[in-house]
Amino acid sequence: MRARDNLKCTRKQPIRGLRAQRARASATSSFITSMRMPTVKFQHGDTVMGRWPGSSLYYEVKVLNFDSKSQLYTVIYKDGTELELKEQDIMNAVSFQGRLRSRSRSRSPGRRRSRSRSPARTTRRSSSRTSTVTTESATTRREPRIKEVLEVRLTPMKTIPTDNNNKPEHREETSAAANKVSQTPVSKSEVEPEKVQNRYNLRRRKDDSDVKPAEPKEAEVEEAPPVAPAPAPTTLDFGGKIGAYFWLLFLPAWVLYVLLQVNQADPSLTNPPALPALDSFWDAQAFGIVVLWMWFQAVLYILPVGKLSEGMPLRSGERLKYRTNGFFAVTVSAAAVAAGVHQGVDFTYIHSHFLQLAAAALLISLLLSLYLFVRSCSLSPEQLALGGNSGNILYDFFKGRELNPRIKSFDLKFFCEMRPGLIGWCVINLGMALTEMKLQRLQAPSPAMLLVNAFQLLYVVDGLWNEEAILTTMDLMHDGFGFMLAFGDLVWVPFTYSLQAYYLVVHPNALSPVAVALIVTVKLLGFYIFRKSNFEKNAFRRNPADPRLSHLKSIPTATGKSLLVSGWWGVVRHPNYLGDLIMALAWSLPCGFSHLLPWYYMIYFIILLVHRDSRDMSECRRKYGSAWDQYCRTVPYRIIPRVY
Ligand SMILES: NC(=O)C1=CN([C@@H]2O[C@H](COP(=O)(O)OP(=O)(O)OC[C@H]3O[C@@H](n4cnc5c(N)ncnc54)[C@H](OP(=O)(O)O)[C@@H]3O)[C@@H](O)[C@H]2O)C=CC1
Ligand SMILES: CC(C)=CCC[C@@H](C)[C@H]1CC=C2C3=C(CC[C@@]21C)[C@@]1(C)CC[C@H](O)C(C)(C)[C@@H]1CC3
Repeated sequence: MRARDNLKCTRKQPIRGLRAQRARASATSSFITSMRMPTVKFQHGDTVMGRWPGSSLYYEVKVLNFDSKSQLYTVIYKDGTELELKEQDIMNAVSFQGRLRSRSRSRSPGRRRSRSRSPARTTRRSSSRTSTVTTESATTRREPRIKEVLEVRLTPMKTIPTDNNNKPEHREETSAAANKVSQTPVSKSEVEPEKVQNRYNLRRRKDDSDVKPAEPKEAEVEEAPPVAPAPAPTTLDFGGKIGAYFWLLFLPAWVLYVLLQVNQADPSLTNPPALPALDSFWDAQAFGIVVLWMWFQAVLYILPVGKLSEGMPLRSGERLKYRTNGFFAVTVSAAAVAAGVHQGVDFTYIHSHFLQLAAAALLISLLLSLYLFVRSCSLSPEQLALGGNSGNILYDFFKGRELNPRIKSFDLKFFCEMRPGLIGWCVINLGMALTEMKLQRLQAPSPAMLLVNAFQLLYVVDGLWNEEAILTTMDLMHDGFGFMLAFGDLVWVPFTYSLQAYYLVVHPNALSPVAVALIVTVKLLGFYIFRKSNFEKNAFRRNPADPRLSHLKSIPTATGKSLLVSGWWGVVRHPNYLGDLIMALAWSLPCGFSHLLPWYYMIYFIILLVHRDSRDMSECRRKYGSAWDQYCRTVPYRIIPRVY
C-alpha cells in the first residue's frame, strides 16, 4: 500500500476536536517538561525526517513530543499518523539533504538501481468508497507524477521490520506519507533483525487528533522499497521443535489409526484395531493409481483454460499469477469418473484398497516434502516464508520453507492445496457410496450417504468455483510449503475428510424426512455464512472500492490496508470459520450418535480453527498494531458470537 492511499484514508477519519485538543495539550505539556532536559535534540514543532518504522524510508515529520522516560519522540507524519521514534531514527532536514547529496554524488551510476518497475511493482492507488472510512489499492497503474528519485545509503542499517517473533513486516506497511525518500535495498549482510516493538511504539492516534492531514506533495519520490528477507523466527508454532517431531510421527500414525478404526464393527477408543503386516501397505497398483491421478490433475491444471488470477503482493511487491481453472478441472474429472462408472470401472476398489492408496499418497507427500526442502536450501531469504527457517532441519521440513515453490509457472502449493486431494476426496466419497450399495444390496445410496456426498461435493465444487479466493487465505499468503501442507493436502484431506462416507458403508444410519430437512437447513445456514463472509473478505482485499461492498464499514490501518468492521466481519472476527464449523456439524449429523468416529472431523476442525484463529490474531496484531486492537474492541468475539 502506498503513501497516497494512506493519505486518502486519513482524510476520511472523523476528527474528534475536544479529545484531540486535550491530547495535544498533554503532548505539549510533556514536551515542555522534556525541554528542560539538556539531551533533547529536536524541539516541538520541528520539521525533520523520520524513518518509517521497520523500513529504510524517511518521511517529513513534525515533532510533537519527547518522552524523557522512554526517550522516544512522538512525531506526526503528513498523513496524520503519529508514531514514537528513537532519536537515531530522526534526522534534521538540512543534514539529511546534505547526506543525500553526498551519497548520491559518491555512488557510481552502475550501482544505481533501475527505475523501471515491473507491472507487479507499480504503485497501486485507491479509490474511495462512500460509506467507509478507508481506502485501499484498487487499480494497478504507473504514477506519472514521480519527479525525482533520490537514493541514499545509511549505515549501519538495522531496519528490517520485525515483530515480536522477529518476523519482518510486509512491504506495504512501509508506506505512509508524502515526501518519501528511499534507500537502496538492504543487503543480506547489512540486515540485523530486531524487534520493532522494542524500538517503536507503532501507534496511530488519529482518533485523538485534530491534525488535518496534508495534501500529498507533487514532488513525491518513490522507489521500490527494500525486500524484507525472512529472519529466523523466535517463537515457533505447533509446539516448536519438539512439537514438529511429534506431529511428523503423530499425523501419519493418526491417519492409520482412524482408517483401521473405521473398518471395525464397533469403533471405539477402548477397542484398538489390530495392526496389519507392514508389507500389506504397499501395493504397486494403488501407487500407480495415485500417481496417475496426480498426473491427470496436473495436466488439467496446466491447460491454458480459464482465468489467470493475481495473487496478493509478496514481500518483494511482486504478484504471482495463478491459473484458476479449478472448476474446469472438477468438471472434466467428474466427466471422466462418470465415463469410468459407465464403462464398468470398479470404484469399490477405493474401499477395498483404502490403506494402500493412503500409504501411496503418504509416500508421495514425503518425497514431495523432501524435494521442497532440498530446493529451498538454495533460495534467497526473500523467497522463504516467515517462520519456516528456524534453522532446525526437522521443524523447517515440517513447517515448510519456501513460500511459493514453482516449477516454471506450475505452482506446487496452489496445485496440491486445490486439486488432487480436494477432487480426490469427492471420488473417494463416490467410491464409498458405490461400496455401500454393493455391500448393503441397495438400489441407491442411503439418504445419509447421499447427504454426506452432496454436502462435501458442494464444499469442494464451491471452493473450486471460487478458487481465486484461496489466494487471500493464510496458507497461500504466509505459510511455507513443507510436510505439513503436502501431507495435509495429499493425505489428510482425501483420506480423513472422507471418513463419514467410509463410516456409513459399514455403519448404516436411517434418517427420517424431518431429520433430513433439519440437517439440510444446518448445512445451508453454514454454507451461507461461509460463502458470504469469504466473499466479503476476498472481494474487499481485491478491490476495497467494489460497489458490491459499498454498504460495509471499515477502519484504516497504518499499513494502508483496511479492516472490515461491519457485515459478517463485524459479527465475529472469523465468520468464515463459523460457517465452516456449522457445515462440519451438518456433515457429521447424518452419521448419528452411536460412535465418536464420524464426529472426528468436527472435533479436529474445532482444534484446527481455534489454533488457526490464534495464529492469525497474532499475525494481524503484528501487522496492524493499534488498528487491530481497535477492531478487536469493536468485534469482541472470535468465532462464535457471545461464546468465543
Ligand atoms: N476445511 C478445512 O480443512 C479448512 C478450511 N479452511 C477455510 O478456509 C478459509 C480461509 O481460512 P484462513 O486462510 O485460515 O483465514 P481467512 O480467510 O479468514 O484469512 C485471514 C486473513 O484475512 C484478513 N482479515 C482478517 N480480518 C479481516 C477484516 N476484518 N477485514 C478484512 N480482512 C481481514 C487478514 O489478512 P490480510 O489483512 O493480510 O489480508 C487475515 O490474515 C476459511 O473459510 C476457513 O474456514 C481453513 C482451514 C482448513
Ligand atoms: C493436520 C494437518 C496436516 C493440517 C493441514 C491443514 C490442511 C489440511 C488445511 C489447511 C488449509 C486448508 C484449506 C482447505 C483444505 C484443508 C487445508 C489444506 C480448503 C482448500 C478446503 C476447501 C475450501 O473451500 C477452502 C478453499 C476455503 C479451503 C482452504 C483452506
